Formats: sequence, structure tokens, C-alpha cells
Amino acid sequence: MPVLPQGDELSIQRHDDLFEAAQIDAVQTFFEEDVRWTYGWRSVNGVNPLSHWNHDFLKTRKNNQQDQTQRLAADPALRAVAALWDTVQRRCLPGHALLRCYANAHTYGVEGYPHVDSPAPGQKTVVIYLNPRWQPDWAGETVFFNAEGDIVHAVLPRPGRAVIFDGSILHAARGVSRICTAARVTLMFKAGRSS
Ligand SMILES: O=C(O)CCC(=O)C(=O)O
Ligand SMILES: [Fe+2]
Repeated sequence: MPVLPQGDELSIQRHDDLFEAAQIDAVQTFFEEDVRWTYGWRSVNGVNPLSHWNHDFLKTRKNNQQDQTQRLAADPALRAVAALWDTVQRRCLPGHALLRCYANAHTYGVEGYPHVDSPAPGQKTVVIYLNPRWQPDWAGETVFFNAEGDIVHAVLPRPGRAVIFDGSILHAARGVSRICTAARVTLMFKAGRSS
């Protein structure tokens, strides 16, 4: 499993060839044709009033513990998204339940901020970068902090890339630079060990 030396401190896995190109193409087409963004999503409710664009596919509660794999697979409209989860689950997270599935979009000026996805270790976050192209000078990295508050790892939104990490690691989606006219699109799966 490809683990980068820098991210090793925090066990952050970066995968650049997890998916077939056709799988990513299908999801990108689905997003272009069918996903309409809603503004107002917050990474952490009640902590920071700033929000970004979002589409919540399963509309589960943030603390949901029920496996949503069957629900995702059963919806014909979400077939392309379900195929990505199937690959992630089989190859990277066997024995894990799908707890949440949603997507974020960040346009210039609408960046994330440092947060944890789960208070205790054990829950995994999968971030899949869906822009068909990304230039390094567009910025928009996902950054990870250690206990001292230093950035120990940064991941650029390269097309089709996936990063998997423990949800208790402090992280943030950094803003896109002002020369970036695209929306930075990420698809998230939140997963926990099946009981
Ligand atoms: O878009 C990203 O880089 C990270 C998203 C994230 O942290 C989240 O949705 O919890
Ligand atoms: Fe997060």
C-alpha cells in the first residue's frame, strides 16, 4: 500500500492508481450532468460559521453508524459513485462500513478550515479528487497537521487521486488560488469498522 514518508507519521495513504480511468470519467460526467451544489455546508457545525458548496448523497446524520453500502448500491442514479466505494472497500478498507457519502466544491474564496472528522481514532475518511485537470499553482491542497500544529503532509488535488486517513487527524482543504477558475471538487466516503 503506497504510504508516503512524510505522511507516514500519521499513516496517511495516497493512491494515484486505485481507480480505472473509466470509473473516474463516469463520476466526472455524473457530477457535470447531475450534481447541483448547495451552499451552506460546514465542516464542523457550530464552530466556524463559514461554509462551502456541498452535495450530500445519502443524507445521513454526521454520527451515523449504520452501513450505507446497500443503499448506495441500490440507487441507479448513484451507480458511478457506488463503483468507487466498492473499489475503495475491496482494496483499501475491507471490513469497513460506509457511514457517509457526500461531495464538496470550493471556488476561490470558499476554502475549508482545520477540523477533525471524528473525535476518536478508528473512523476513516476517504477523499477523492474529481477535477479533470489540476495545476500545482491552483493550490487547493488538503493539508494535515501533527499534534504540534505543524503541517506534516499536503496532497494536491490531482485528477482521480484518493487519500485515506484516520478521521481524528486534524486536516483542512486549503483555498484555491485566484488564477483557478474551476470549482475544486472532492468526493468523500466516511467509513468505520463493521461491527
Ligand atoms: O476536500 C478536502 O480536501 C477535504 C474535505 C474534508 O476534510 C471533509 O469533507 O471532511
Ligand atoms: Fe474532513
